This record gives sequence, structure tokens and C-alpha cells, in this order.
Amino acid sequence: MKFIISGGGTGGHIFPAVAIANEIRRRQPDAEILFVGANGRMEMTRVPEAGYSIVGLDITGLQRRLTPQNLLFPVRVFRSVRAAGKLIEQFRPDAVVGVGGYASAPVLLAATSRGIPSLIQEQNSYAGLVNKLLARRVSKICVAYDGMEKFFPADKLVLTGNPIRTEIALGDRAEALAFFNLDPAKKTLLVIGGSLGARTLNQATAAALPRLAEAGVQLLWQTGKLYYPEARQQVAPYAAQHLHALEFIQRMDLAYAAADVVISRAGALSVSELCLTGKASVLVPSPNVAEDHQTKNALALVSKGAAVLVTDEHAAVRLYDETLRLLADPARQQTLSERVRELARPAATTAIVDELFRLIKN
Ligand SMILES: CC(=O)N[C@H]1[C@@H](OP(=O)(O)OP(=O)(O)OC[C@H]2O[C@@H](n3ccc(=O)[nH]c3=O)[C@H](O)[C@@H]2O)O[C@H](CO)[C@@H](O)[C@@H]1O
Repeated sequence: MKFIISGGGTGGHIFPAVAIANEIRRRQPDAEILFVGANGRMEMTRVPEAGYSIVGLDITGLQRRLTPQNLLFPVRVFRSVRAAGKLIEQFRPDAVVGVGGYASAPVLLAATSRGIPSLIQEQNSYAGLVNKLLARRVSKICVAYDGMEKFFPADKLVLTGNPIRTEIALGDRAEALAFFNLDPAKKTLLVIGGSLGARTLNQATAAALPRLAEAGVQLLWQTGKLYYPEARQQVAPYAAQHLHALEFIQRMDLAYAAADVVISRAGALSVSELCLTGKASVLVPSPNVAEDHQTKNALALVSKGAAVLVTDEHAAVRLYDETLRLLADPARQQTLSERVRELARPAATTAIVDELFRLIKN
């Protein structure tokens, strides 16, 4: 069997794609899987690291301002649809998956116009633009939230949850502590700003380093690429207290396994991973996303007493008060952990790949 998986841009699109590919490979070890991404974007490095081939298309979004680049936009779209068409004719996939992000548009367009079965995986409670535009053309749409009929034809919808890489929940704590050079006697705080890092979390964390050291809490702080050089200098004086900054964490399974408490943005995949790993968390939704969808992602947990919410606006003042209070309260960590675990959907990836295989069979 042959599959094309297309899309990317950020980890929230790339890692669900990897989870789907891993499940296809588990069932059909000789299946051929080709990823298609956008040149220059994160998928071009993260997908090969996960063990898959990827081809890049030259495609970017429309700029908000009127720029000469925008005038060329229709030309670029036309070229990328043609390039995707060529790829599909050469590779001849049995089915195509789109996970959102620029590259999935030309690939799904080219596949559906050739009658190839296609499936969209939408991670958020608010549908992405590419997915909305292509919904009528594809065969199935797997979603993670109720009420997605607002955006998609109801007869194509399947509520599966978000696909999470299976290893994410299998990290071993002792291995994790050794891997990240952490002290088994201390509590560990993990800070994740989403796949690109988050300025608000970085600034609040930098300011809180003395408080963490004083409380005897150790830190794994994922900063993203831009802030990393600054963060490295900021944590340098605290090396003996095990306060560590990291640009990007490849072994998220071990990062979760080491953590007692997690501070996180509320991207769809981060939230789904917190459910699966059963971590006590303080969520700070990004205010810079379409329709404030991260607040909705976070409220799905917070309304069930399964996570703590701090708004981006109040993070500078409140984030570390809340976090240090939670770190000092194991009973509350335990309650949050139990409640958040109840919201996990561990069968999401299998359900999506079931749908995909069914499409081919039909
Ligand atoms: C600013 C922005 O547009 N954010 C969107 C983006 O978030 P973003 O790309 O941040 O994605 P998520 O929070 O959904 O997922 C992050 C993924 O990256 C992985 N990871 C993260 C950090 C790291 O160091 N290593 C690592 O492997 C996580 O394990 C997870 O699998 O896509 C999500 C899913 O469509 C949306 O809900 C978010 O609103």
C-alpha cells in the first residue's frame, strides 16, 4: 500500500501526521509512506528525524499586507498544485491524508481531482482554513471535538480524537531523570511553549528562576529557537540547581515522564498529550491564534477540574504563584492527574487508520 501524508508548518500538524504514519507502518510494515511539506518549514527536518521521507513544495501563505509577494501568490498556488499533481502521478498513492497547513492544500486538491480517497485530520475545535476549503472534496474528516458540523459536512465527520505518538505516554521516569541530568530527589517542572516556543512563558520563566531555585524545584524549559540563546545565559548560574533550558525537545516522552507539573500553551496536541500522560498542568492559551481556539482547548480541561488556567495577560504576575502552589501540593497534583487522564482518547490513532484503510477497501 502507498500513502501520501501532507501538511505541517508547526508541531501541532506534524506530530499527528507522524503518529498516523507510525500506525500505518505498524499494521503494514512494507507500506510506502511519503510526506509532502512546505520548503523551509519545520516538517522538512522533523519528519526525516521521525524516519520518513519528505518532499517539499514551494508554497507560503498570503501576507496580510499588500506586498509584491502577494501578487505572485496565484502563480505559486498554480505551480504547487501542478507539482503535487506530478508527485501523485509518479507515486500513485492508494490514499492521501491532509493534516492541515499550507502543503496539504495542493496535495488534497490534486488527489481529489484524480479520484484518490482522501482523509483530513483536524486537530482543533476551530477548523483551519485549508481544511474548511477542502472539506467538500475529501472522503472523510476525522476530528477531535464535538460540534464540528459548523465547519464540515456532517456525513463525512468521524469523532476520533487527536492522534498521539504511542511512545509519548511510555517514558520511564528513572531514564528521563538521567537523560536530562535531573535530581531524583527534587520536583520537576516542565515548561513547553508549543512547537515554536512562547514569549510570555519564556519571560515569566526567566523572571521566576530565583524562586524556583529557592523552592528546590528543578526545571526543563523548552524555549523555542528565538529565545534560546538568551535563556541559556539566564539558566547558566543555576546549573547546580538543575534548571535547564532547551531549544526543542525531541524526547517528549522522557520530558513528560520526568515532570511532576507542566506549564504549557494549549495547542491541540499539547493538550491531548497532557491527557494521555496524565500530567498536572497550568495552561496559558496563546492569544494569537484564530478564534482564540487555544482558550477553548484549555477550557475543555479546566471546566472538568483537570487543569489550571492562567491567561496570557495575567501570566507575568500569576503564572508562577499558581505553579509553585501546585508544586507544593501533591494531593492537588494527584487530583488533576486523575481527572485529566479521564479525558484522554488513547484509541484516536487506531480509529483514524481504521477509517483510512476502510476508504481504500471501499
Ligand atoms: C501558535 C500556533 O499556531 N499554535 C497552533 C499549533 O501549535 P503547536 O505547533 O505549538 O502544536 P501543539 O501544541 O498542538 O503540539 C505541539 C507538538 O510538538 C511537540 N513538541 C513540542 C515542543 C518540543 O520541544 N518538542 C516537541 O516534540 C509536542 O509533543 C506536540 O506533539 O498547532 C496546534 C494544532 O493545530 C494548534 O492548536 C495551535 O494553536
